[in-house]
Amino acid sequence: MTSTAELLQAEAELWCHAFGYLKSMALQCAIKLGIPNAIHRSGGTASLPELHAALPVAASKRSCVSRIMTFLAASGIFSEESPAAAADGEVAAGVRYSLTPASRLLVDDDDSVTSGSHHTCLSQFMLLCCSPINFRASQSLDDWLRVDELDGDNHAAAAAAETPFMMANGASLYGLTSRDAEFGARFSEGMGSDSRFVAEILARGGCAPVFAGLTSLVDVGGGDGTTARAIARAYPHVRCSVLELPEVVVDAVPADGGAVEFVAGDMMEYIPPADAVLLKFVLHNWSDEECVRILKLSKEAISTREPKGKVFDQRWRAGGHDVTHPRSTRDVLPSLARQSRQG
Ligand SMILES: C[S@@+](CC[C@H](N)C(=O)[O-])C[C@H]1O[C@@H](n2cnc3c(N)ncnc32)[C@H](O)[C@@H]1O
Repeated sequence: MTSTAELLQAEAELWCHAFGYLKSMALQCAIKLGIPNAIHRSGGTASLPELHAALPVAASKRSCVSRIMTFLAASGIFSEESPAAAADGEVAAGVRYSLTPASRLLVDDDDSVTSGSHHTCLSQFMLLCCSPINFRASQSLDDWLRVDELDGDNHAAAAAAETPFMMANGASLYGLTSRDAEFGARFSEGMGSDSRFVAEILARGGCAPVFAGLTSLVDVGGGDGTTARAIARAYPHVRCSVLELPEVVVDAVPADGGAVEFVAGDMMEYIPPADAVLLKFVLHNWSDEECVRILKLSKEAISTREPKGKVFDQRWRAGGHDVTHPRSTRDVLPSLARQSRQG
């Protein structure tokens, strides 16, 4: 018979899963209320009264702030210190909340630039990840699995529900970005902040071996060119171009006198030749067959440049690595970081 301890442990695990979404929601709440900025402005650590004074929280709900802060501290977003021992069930009078390495990435105050502690703020990207369109899509998973696309009578419904995202939101991700200007702007801003962050990491010396020997690179689905521009700046010997959908290229204004070339096209049809192909945040949007097609075209793009041609693929999918032997930038960066620390 299953022991009582095992049953209670199993129940606790279910609770953790059932309420797991609250971590995302608390993070979203912290960003929207501006808690990381408020703590930063208090010198990196803030008391509850300081937070009450700084945050746009109704006076009648101030007592709830400590609960959210305790939850966020338990999740590693902030740290919590209670110098004075608290009576049972009460929050210690002297409790202070500090930024952690994670929440420092959510600060977007300009003065962090002058203080030298500046990093790209990832708040917009995190808000995009936590947005209702993504939650709606994940809540459609079971319904989506029930719709049979081979069912002839149900063809229209199946087409409208090609992915859980389409079923929940009535359009594909890129359909939504072009149909809904406000969402399109939020999407660009969110992706741009992630690209600026990755650009900072790429510009660090430890990444130089990745770009050694390359003379050209095409960033496939490279958005507004933030990553390609950062690579061009940090590694001027690499000529960078961006392959993007025509509607994205129209809006991509070269802010740097054209250090990066934009190519309007469809990555499912053609990828321009280059020494290296960068696929950042691209393959996870597509089916296995489509990924194989993109990787085959990537291989063709670098084929004239062998043996130095490289495909950098930032993705989390399993399998598919047999086509071009791509290496994930997420794999490459930590190993480079290790190398640079060691020597
Ligand atoms: C998730 S975003 C990633 C953007 C950028 N690589 C980044 O990491 O910020 C995927 C990009 O692929 C582009 N895209 C989608 N379909 C495409 C296609 N068929 N050909 C070229 N680009 C495409 C989108 O416009 C979008 O900018």
